[in-house]
Amino acid sequence: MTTLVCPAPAKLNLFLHVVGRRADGYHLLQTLFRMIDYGDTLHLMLREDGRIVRQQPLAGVAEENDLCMRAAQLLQAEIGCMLGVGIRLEKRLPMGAGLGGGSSDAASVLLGLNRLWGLGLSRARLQELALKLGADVPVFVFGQTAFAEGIGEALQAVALAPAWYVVLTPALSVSTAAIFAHPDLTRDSEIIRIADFSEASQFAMRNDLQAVVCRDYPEVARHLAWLSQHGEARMSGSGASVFAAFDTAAAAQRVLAQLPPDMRGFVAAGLDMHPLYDYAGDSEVAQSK
Ligand SMILES: C[C@@](CO)(OP(=O)(O)O)[C@H](O)COP(=O)(O)OP(=O)(O)OC[C@H]1O[C@@H](n2ccc(N)nc2=O)[C@H](O)[C@@H]1O
Ligand SMILES: Nc1ncnc2c1ncn2[C@@H]1O[C@H](COP(=O)(O)OP(=O)(O)O)[C@@H](O)[C@H]1O
Repeated sequence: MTTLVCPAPAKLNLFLHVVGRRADGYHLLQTLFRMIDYGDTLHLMLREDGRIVRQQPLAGVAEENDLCMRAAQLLQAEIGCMLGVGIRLEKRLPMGAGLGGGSSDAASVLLGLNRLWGLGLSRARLQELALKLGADVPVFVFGQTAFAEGIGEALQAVALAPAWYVVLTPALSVSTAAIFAHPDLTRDSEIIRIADFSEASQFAMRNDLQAVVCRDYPEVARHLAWLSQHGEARMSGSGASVFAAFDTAAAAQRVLAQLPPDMRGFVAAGLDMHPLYDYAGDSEVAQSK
């Protein structure tokens, strides 16, 4: 049996500014995405019968809402592919944590099936399909550290120095939709240029969703306060996770070692490239030239 083992890395939003709102209610963002070497793992088993099968339930997520299933079904319908897949998900990322777990799972299914089903779809085409699954899905197909605009789909690659992150994951789930709908949310941050942060210095990094999440979820504020004693701590996405960056793995591990027993977290390195980057068609074209 042909099986592909596909990592699905988490992401951090190193900053996140809300700069406007579209007519359909979606918010216009400016955010810096960085993947980290910590995440879920998918096992994709080729099926000749055309069926898409979930190998195990996912707590609290009905099959029709499971982003892995939706990604496989979308791809199969778009391509008219006669092959199927059995999907087993090793879930390591907490859900509703602002780490993009579901989005990354969906992107890894698109990338993995592009390879397993021999589709040869380009990265651009896969990113279009990804956006139908969620605002956060395209960046994982893009596969590099990215400055994102629009609702998260207009992506520009950015080179960052190596960094290790202490990520704390409060034991609660934050609804992204509820935070974006919050009446007190700041929605008119000044629009910045990529040079403002790539040239560094004065640019103040912040997450515009952080204040309302901290107000509604004191546990997030408590985790931020603890991590702020050790570094510049910020929330990722719509929370609940918070993180701080360090120059070495050892420095990050020293902080994690001091974590109070009622908090949980991990250390992860920033990734420059998605582990499945080569599964999108354009990189194969590039290599064959
Ligand atoms: C906030 C971010 C930052 O990276 O991450 P998470 O906290 O989810 O990880 C993302 O923008 C989340 O992306 P994603 O989780 O894919 O969102 P979607 O499923 O597309 O949308 C969920 C809901 O959030 C709202 N939403 C989402 C994205 C956006 N730019 N504006 C919005 O207003 C919409 O109400 C939408 O119905
Ligand atoms: N494979 C999946 N993994 C995680 N969440 C999923 C998945 N499929 C659907 N979901 C739904 O998406 C929601 C958001 O999940 P997730 O991506 O983990 O959080 P966030 O958007 O905060 O980063 C979950 O609460 C869950 O209902």
